[in-house]
Amino acid sequence: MTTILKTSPFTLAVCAEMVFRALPVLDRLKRITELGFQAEIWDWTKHDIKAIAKSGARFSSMTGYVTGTLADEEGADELLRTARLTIPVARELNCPRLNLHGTGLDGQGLPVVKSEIVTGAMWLKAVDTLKRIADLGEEEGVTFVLENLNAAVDHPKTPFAKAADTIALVAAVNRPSLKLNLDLYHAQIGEGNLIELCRTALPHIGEIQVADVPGRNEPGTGEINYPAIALALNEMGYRGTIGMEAWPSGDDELALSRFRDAFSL
Ligand SMILES: O=C(O)C(=O)CO
Repeated sequence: MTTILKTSPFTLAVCAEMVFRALPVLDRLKRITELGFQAEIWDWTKHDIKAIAKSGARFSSMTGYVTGTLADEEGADELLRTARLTIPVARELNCPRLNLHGTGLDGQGLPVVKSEIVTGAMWLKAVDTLKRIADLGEEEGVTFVLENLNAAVDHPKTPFAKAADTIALVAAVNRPSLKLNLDLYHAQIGEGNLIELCRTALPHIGEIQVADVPGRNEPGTGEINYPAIALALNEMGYRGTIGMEAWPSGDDELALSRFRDAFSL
């Protein structure tokens, strides 16, 4: 009998805040690394950075500490301030991407600015703020990635939440130090039509994140046909990172192996 081994053309990463949660973070990172994945971490102030820098884990992105908002002056200053504080930490962890949201999120993941109406002035200010962020990224050699969210389930009343909004903002800035974090879980809830969305977003993608809908569990547990998306991304020539930002539906190792299977060809 011939066994055909499937491999992934993508770099696979796993959010270390959502898997192996019974373990201390250093043990989680060890297991994620042993299984061959890179890791995403959230707010770095909650971690012992010196210890995790020595853990042997390879990091894909960091999310959560860079807060502030895009569309007003005070929020933009806060965004730049928190980004500047995060850059040395990213360097220590050799982490290439810092995640941003279209509006700041508070500790509960809810938007700091709640607005269902995004005015023309807000768009212009957001582009201006993102240009300042792109300047900083260029000076410091890091890439900022702007993530789409969904305003229907997880982040109500979030301005610039849709993937279409984040694509428009990143395209308007048009700099290599500002890319998209295209989150397909959020996009499925907000917009759907995922393969076409990947095609439109392709020139701007810095990273893709995945989970299934409903439930935000691992690929293969819901309505999204991730193997079809993996094939389409491969055909489009995407070779970047796919990060699983999902809660395991049961056993953690099984969740990671389902994720790897979905993105292996
Ligand atoms: O807050 C969320 O829902 C995220 O996807 C963060 O990356």
